[in-house]
Amino acid sequence: MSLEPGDREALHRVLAARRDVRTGFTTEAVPDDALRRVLEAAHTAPSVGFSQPWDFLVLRDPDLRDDLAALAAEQRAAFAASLPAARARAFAGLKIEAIREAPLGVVVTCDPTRGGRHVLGRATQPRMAAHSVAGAVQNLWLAARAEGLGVGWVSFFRERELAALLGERVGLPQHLEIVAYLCVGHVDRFAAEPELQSAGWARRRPLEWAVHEGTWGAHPGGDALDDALAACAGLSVAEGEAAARERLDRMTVPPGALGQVAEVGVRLAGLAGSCPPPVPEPAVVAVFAGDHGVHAQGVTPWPQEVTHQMVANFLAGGAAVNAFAHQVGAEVVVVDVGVATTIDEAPGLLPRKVRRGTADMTAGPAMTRAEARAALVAGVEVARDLVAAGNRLLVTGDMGIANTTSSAALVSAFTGASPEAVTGRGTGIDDAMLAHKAAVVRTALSRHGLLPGPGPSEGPLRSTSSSEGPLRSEPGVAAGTGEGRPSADRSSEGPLRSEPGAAADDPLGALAAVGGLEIAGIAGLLLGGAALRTPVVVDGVVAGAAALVAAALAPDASHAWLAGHRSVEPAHTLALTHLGLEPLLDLGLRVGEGTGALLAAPVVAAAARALAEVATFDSAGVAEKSEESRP
Ligand SMILES: O=C(O)c1ccc[n+]([C@@H]2O[C@H](COP(=O)([O-])O)[C@@H](O)[C@H]2O)c1
Ligand SMILES: Cc1cc2nc[nH]c2cc1C
Repeated sequence: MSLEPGDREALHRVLAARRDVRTGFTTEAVPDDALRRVLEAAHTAPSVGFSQPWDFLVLRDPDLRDDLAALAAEQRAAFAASLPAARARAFAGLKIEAIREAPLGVVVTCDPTRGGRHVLGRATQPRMAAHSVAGAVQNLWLAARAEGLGVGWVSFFRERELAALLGERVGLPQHLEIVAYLCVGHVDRFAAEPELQSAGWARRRPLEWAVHEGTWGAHPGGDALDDALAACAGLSVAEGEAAARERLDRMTVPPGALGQVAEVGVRLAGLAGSCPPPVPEPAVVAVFAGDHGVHAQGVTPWPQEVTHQMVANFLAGGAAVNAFAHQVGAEVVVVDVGVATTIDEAPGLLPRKVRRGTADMTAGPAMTRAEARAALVAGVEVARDLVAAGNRLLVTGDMGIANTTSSAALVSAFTGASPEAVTGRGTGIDDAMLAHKAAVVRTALSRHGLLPGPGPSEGPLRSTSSSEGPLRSEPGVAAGTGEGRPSADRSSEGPLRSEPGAAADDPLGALAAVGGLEIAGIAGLLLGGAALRTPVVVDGVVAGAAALVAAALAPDASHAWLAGHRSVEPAHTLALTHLGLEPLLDLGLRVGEGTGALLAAPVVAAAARALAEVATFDSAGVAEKSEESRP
């Protein structure tokens, strides 16, 4: 069969016009010949070993469809109950099935036993049978679109519950798997874009994110970090900020009375590129977790296993971060970038382990440059995925026993503050351990040529301008293999440099030398959020250290960041000052996990809402301050 000129364009038109339809079904009957063509299209799908494991059960009986809709409603309610507040509000407005409205239901089943033992390909990959049926569903969907018929695939069923009901009512054999329940019928219109996109529930990911050229993570135009850094360079916020300031001047509040909330609004409008900015909901806190080799130096009273145990607590919903997220209506995800032990899969866990904990930074670099980069990439990718999933506010969180030591070292290296000034009590340590911890920070910084001093050293500067450039990815070095060039190589190139902020010209080197995997992940999240013009609320000292790294890599990215709170760790204040970020809250917190930043999320949302909802003097008919009294 030869194809005609124009077939390619026609095919692509149908592909682009296909929609998952949940609304707008009409009562018009589906003609038999059209239904036959649609099912024929499904039946021509490719299948494993040519086993054609599908069957199509066409359901028209309204009573049966009523009962099916009731089953789906139960699942809808269960899902709604599982959602954080902002998501639940959005979900309440979504139509998720049209079982009653569409004139036809088509149940597409898979017979995993069809053809006996020797079905080619299925013997090794049993799931191929169901995958083949999914291909048939797609054919059906496209052919239906070409007929002007809408199709909605309903998955709000527990499969065995649906199978039992259909077994009882219409004799569905119980050895079959149910791959799809499809609502089929004429519709009054096909939406221009996916309904979930117009509803703001989720966004389409760019193709470039999904295509890997030769090596995993190598996308056309670079990896996720290259892409984020390019997007952050010259991030322009002037237009939106100016619009917000202009609006603030006219809002019915005394001039300046909104204080820092106004500044948050300006920042949100700057990022959005217009005023009012969208209300930054839903929010998600990404808790990056990693272990620290410097734990061996006795810098914290807690055993390292607490990192793993607290991750389990986050996933079970029992930690402070969960309570605060619940209160503010945010989702919690945990990103394992570097926990020393294996974490069992669980809903909400993003397994992105780069290595099992860092090495002791007093003995050598905490990790290789390649590993630090891999953790940054993981953070950027987490930001991308969370934004594509519909989140409009990212919140940083961290978990890692001993990570206040690593954070202190980074803050010293980036700000030039002394080890003694940056070292704090972390989870709560006595004076003796505090003095020891500062000495450990000093030793580590000194070892890596990052110790700030009174001024530039007399000797030749440490070479940082190697030909590979500070951020070049290292082809052939797979993430997590630990084969990258240790940053410590560089400190042996010449006398240690001891000027303030010695890390600034090689942020990746400093991150690798004295940082942490979760700190790198958070830095990636900060860059990824900025690249997508999505605000990120920065938590405590660990996030502050990550922000210093990220700002050194891409200074303009900081337009996207809001400091949620001021932690009691002294390094946090030093980091915020260096970054020019003003904390929204100051509650004496030193938990980490994202707790302080979460508490600030409602302030951030309120700032956007104020710009949208507070009337202007002219619109509300409120008299402005008299001219004479103006300064
Ligand atoms: O966020 C902060 O400012 C903060 C301040 C003190 C402690 N923490 C948390 O405590 C852990 C590290 O403390 P430490 O004493 O073991 O270095 C780690 O899991 C952090 O999330 C966090
Ligand atoms: C020790 C400890 C450290 C933490 N870091 C963040 N949350 C934490 C909770 C506990 C209990």
